[in-house]
Amino acid sequence: MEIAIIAHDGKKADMVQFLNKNMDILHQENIKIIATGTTGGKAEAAGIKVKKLLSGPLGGDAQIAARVAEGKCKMVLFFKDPMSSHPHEPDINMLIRICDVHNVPVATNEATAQLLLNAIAI
Ligand SMILES: O=C(CO)COP(=O)(O)O
Repeated sequence: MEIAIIAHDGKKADMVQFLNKNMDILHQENIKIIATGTTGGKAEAAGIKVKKLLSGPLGGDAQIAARVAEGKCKMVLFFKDPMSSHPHEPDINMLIRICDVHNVPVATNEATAQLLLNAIAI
């Protein structure tokens, strides 16, 4: 199962903490992690094997949306920062819309991300 992780700059530290907390689930054999570029770098530094796509502002969110639309990515964990604005806001909204179009679970905050991961823990 391919899972995308994405975190805005203001939420990257929270994402790293979340990844560390959920290492057992994320290392399950059936799980593959993809990420936007900078988030992926942080995840790698935390010891997670991850396929890094472009950074968000350069099209990473759009790449993840494409994988959702193609049926490849089955879950999106997106730590959005509601307190800052982003030059690629249209891409962010597009990713969430594509998840809704294809009925793919998308968490936009940590509490929901935890519930989603708990649901796939073996
Ligand atoms: O901007 C992002 C999501 O919208 C995240 O991108 P990075 O992981 O490259 O910082």
